Amino acid sequence: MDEVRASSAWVVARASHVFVDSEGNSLSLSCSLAFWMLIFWIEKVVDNIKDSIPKVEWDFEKIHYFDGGPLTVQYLLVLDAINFCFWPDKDLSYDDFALGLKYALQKDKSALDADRLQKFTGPQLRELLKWPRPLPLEDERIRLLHEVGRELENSFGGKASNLVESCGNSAVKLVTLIARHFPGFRDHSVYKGHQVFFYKRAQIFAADLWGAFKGQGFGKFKDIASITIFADYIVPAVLRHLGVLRYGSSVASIIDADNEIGSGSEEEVELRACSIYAVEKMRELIKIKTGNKVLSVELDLWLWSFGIQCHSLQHHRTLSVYY
Ligand SMILES: Nc1nc2c(c(CN[C@H]3C=C[C@H](O)[C@@H]3O)cn2[C@@H]2O[C@H](COP(=O)(O)O)[C@@H](O)[C@H]2O)c(=O)[nH]1
Repeated sequence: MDEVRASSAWVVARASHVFVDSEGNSLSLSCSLAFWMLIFWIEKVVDNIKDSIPKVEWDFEKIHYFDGGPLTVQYLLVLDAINFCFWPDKDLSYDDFALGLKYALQKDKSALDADRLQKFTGPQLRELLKWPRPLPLEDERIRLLHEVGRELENSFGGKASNLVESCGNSAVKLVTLIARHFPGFRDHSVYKGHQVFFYKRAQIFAADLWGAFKGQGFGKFKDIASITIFADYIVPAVLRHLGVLRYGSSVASIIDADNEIGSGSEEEVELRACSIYAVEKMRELIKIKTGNKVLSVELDLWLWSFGIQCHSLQHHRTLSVYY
């Protein structure tokens, strides 16, 4: 995850569309007014709730499958393999996928077996999710399900739990292994000739395990603090709302008009990289000012849960298989 942090900081230092500080002074290590105001606000919250930021429960929505065993691991890997780009259908959200896969498993424990994953078709996935029309990027979702099924079968005896067990309780190793085995999880971009890493779905899988299993068993990671936030389309909008991120006029007008931002464009990479950088800074400042060690995973869930409940927030729209 060092690569995610370092390459995000590299982008922030060269950004011209999205800024982490209120003056748009690119990478200013002395934090801006907006940033300190945010920290002040966080500190106020922290004071109010006995030295910790609001803890948002994993699965606060009560939508995920959980049985305490290996099938939950399979469920989360499959869910995170297709955890991207819901916005093109205004009625569709992440919840539909989490619930649809959960009901499928409750009905048939073998619904997400590796051999079944490899045979999925678009109409079957729709049927499983009880979704009445084609899904956004449906062909890509099917291709990625096939890829997960095939590689699980070839390298992990068909079981996502074997993959997790081979990581020696290291989230970093898990993300590395996932990126190595499943090309669909290799979430990166090239920005001004420089490779930038995000690994959003691979990291969220580690975080989901940690959250679902409450840091025990399949969710026990000695290095969960290494994970960054998951650069999606909700968290940047929340950071903008809080005043942590400021958008230049061209990005602001594209987003405010609900127009698309191209995948891999400078604007898109800056939105994601600045979000990661900003939250890492928040973590550092919380630690310096309060002594509290907050995980990016915790900050992410807090920001994300705020974002999905705040329907007026406008987020950026990029057709992507990564988030
Ligand atoms: N940063 C971040 N992004 C997240 C999640 C999650 C779900 N995490 C689950 C784990 C525990 C919780 O209880 C959650 O249920 C989804 N997303 C992203 O949001 C977008 C979907 O938005 P909408 O179209 O409104 O459904 C899409 O890019 C999706 O990839 C998260 O946690 N963090």
